[in-house]
Amino acid sequence: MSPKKIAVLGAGSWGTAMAVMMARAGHHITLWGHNPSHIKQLKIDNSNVEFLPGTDFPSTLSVTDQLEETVEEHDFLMLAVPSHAFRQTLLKCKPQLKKDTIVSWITKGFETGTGLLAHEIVIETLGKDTKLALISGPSFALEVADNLPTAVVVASTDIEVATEVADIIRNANFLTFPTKHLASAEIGGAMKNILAIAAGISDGLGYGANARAALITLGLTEMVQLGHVYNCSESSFLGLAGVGDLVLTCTDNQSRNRRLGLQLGQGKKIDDAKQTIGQEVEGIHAAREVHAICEKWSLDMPICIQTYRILYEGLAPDVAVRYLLSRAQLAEPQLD
Ligand SMILES: NC(=O)C1=CN([C@@H]2O[C@H](COP(=O)(O)OP(=O)(O)OC[C@H]3O[C@@H](n4cnc5c(N)ncnc54)[C@H](O)[C@@H]3O)[C@@H](O)[C@H]2O)C=CC1
Ligand SMILES: O=C(CO)COP(=O)(O)O
Repeated sequence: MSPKKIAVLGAGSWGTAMAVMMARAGHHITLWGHNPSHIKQLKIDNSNVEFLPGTDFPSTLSVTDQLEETVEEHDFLMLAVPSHAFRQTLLKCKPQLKKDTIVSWITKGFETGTGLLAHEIVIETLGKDTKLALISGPSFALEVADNLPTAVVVASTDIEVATEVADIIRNANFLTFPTKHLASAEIGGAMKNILAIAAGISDGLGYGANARAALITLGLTEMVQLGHVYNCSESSFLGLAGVGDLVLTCTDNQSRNRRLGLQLGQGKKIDDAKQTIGQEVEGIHAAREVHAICEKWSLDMPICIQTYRILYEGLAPDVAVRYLLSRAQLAEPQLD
């Protein structure tokens, strides 16, 4: 694949790791961040010392805080901002956007307040003919920055766009699989954040590996259940962006969502736990949106709802777990 010019919009740990990975593969990457002092620091260090220690920026990577000219100069954008900044970033890009620009994103979450999926926001703000694609799957930023093997899906309702994006960003250590199951990949990436908080809570309370495996399995049935609202098939959750990312974040302490849950399970207050992590914890927002979707569609998703109640209603984690255990006596939830 010949080198491309790609703009990564969002200079947090994930946008920076993807930018470094693609620049190493020979692409010309511009990494935009909204915070001028952070961008200045990245330029001085030539790396992100705080969250990606030991990762130097290749010469094919430049950093900037100038959004307008970045969008103007690129026909391949990759949004890496948190979900709460997704729509406003698209709106800021819109005036400079060219007709055939690829709008891809690596954000995982529902829109705060509306519960919309990211592709719905792209279509609402930029129009239905936008060339759009999501990149998602089990992919911790630090491991990608460390050049460790990683496999993700590239999802678009237009499989030609998914294939084009997958071909551009694939390299020996970063495998990409095109798929047309866009909504499932978005739901999987957003839901696993809530379920990783739940798994962390269970581990923080001192419950063992058996309980964790049960939470992952029953959490998957909740993912599938939410998918029914969007007409997603059960099998579309059995890939990298669904069960793959769910297993990763529920089991490894690199996950910020899992780490938040661990601290809650150990009795820490939510604000203190958030402060210790110091980065985005998308599951906190996603829990609120999923709770609202469950109310709207009368869905019975006990793990997500109990997690919501711990996060927003002050429910004690052990009380939530006892409730889940009492429900589990009823019948094992099934995928169909
Ligand atoms: N870190 C990881 O391993 C992975 C993260 N993700 C997803 O990537 C997204 C970004 O997460 P991270 O980079 O990890 O978070 P982070 O906490 O490392 O960085 C977030 C960045 O967003 C910036 N930001 C905040 N508000 C903004 C705004 N209004 N406009 C532009 N930038 C803004 C912050 O300044 C910060 O640099 C999330 O949706 C996350 O779920 C997905 C896969 C892996
Ligand atoms: O999405 C991720 C890995 O695929 C990162 O998970 P956390 O946001 O929980 O750290």
